[in-house]
Amino acid sequence: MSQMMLENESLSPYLSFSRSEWASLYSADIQPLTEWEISELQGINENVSLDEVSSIYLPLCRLLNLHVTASQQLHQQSNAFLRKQMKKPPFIIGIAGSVAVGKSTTSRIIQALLSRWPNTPKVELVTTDGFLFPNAVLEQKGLMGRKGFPESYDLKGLIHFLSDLKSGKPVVEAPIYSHLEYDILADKVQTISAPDIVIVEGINVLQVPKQKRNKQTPQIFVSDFFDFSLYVDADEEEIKKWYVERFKILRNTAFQSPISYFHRYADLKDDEAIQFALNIWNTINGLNLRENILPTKYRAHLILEKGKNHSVSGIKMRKM
Ligand SMILES: Nc1ncnc2c1ncn2[C@@H]1O[C@H](COP(=O)(O)OP(=O)(O)O)[C@@H](O)[C@H]1O
Ligand SMILES: CC(C)(COP(=O)(O)O)[C@@H](O)C(=O)NCCC(=O)O
Repeated sequence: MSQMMLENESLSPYLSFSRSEWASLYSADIQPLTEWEISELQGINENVSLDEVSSIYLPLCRLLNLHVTASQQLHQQSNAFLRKQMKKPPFIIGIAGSVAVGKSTTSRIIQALLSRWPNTPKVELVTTDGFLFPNAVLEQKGLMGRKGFPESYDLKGLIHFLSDLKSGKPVVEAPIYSHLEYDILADKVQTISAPDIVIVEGINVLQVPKQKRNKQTPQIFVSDFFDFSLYVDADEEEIKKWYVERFKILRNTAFQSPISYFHRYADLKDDEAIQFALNIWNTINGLNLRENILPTKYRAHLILEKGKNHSVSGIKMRKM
């Protein structure tokens, strides 16, 4: 490593790892995947290679496990000092990034891997889609074309939910969003009881609301509840391709269902589907990425930098 690189790194708040440097952290103290785990991970997404899991996600989860273990030990020591028997609230991990960058796939891999450590068997996953306002409310507010933008979320509801979790409330409920119906499910909720870890995934998890003029009220941000946060990053041109690809897959699968909001687009020809998806990207998701999501990248503790085919090319970690 040159002197110049060393100096640059010492000035940056982040440590940078190339893919191979990160993969070399995978060592004997991380148990190898069992056959059962391999089949479970392939069930999450058949396109995720096992090399990607061992080189990137296993070392990442080992690092997360070190943080969880340290926070559990600190909790025990604080209890002893305060002469209290408080139950440890869950360790909360926030995962941010653009629509279609792979947040939900990343979260599900991390969920599966983290639950293999004996001190964190119960790992729950919540997506902030559940806190979008229902379509009826969005229509009333004229926000149907702004789904995913900050104003389309019930931020108070999300903060309330996180606050309940961190207060150690034993059972907490979150609303559920259906991508198929493109709406909040009116009669279903996700129930979470006594988790060790909760992963909160969504495009908005590192956002801070714009300060209202002349208002000095103290504000609580979603990220205040996170013990660790990740940002999944890639070039917009790549993400746009992944969005269009996913749209084409959904046209052949989910959109075929009569209950799908997009059922009317199930018979689009390839070039029509591409144009349609590109139009949604350009008018909604791409705009939202540039205006509201990308600016939150450097609030994360760790940035996963993806190159082609979702392969992680580098990692940045905030010095702690
Ligand atoms: N690590 C990965 N390897 C291969 N394909 C992936 C990976 N992560 C995501 N994908 C694919 O990229 C698309 C977007 O991923 P998804 O997790 O749904 O994104 P998000 O939750 O950010 O919208 C999906 O088609 C998914 O199958
Ligand atoms: C519900 C979402 C805002 C959230 O995205 P996600 O967290 O699933 O990446 C997004 O999937 C969405 O619906 N965007 C609006 C435009 C569109 O139909 O893609």
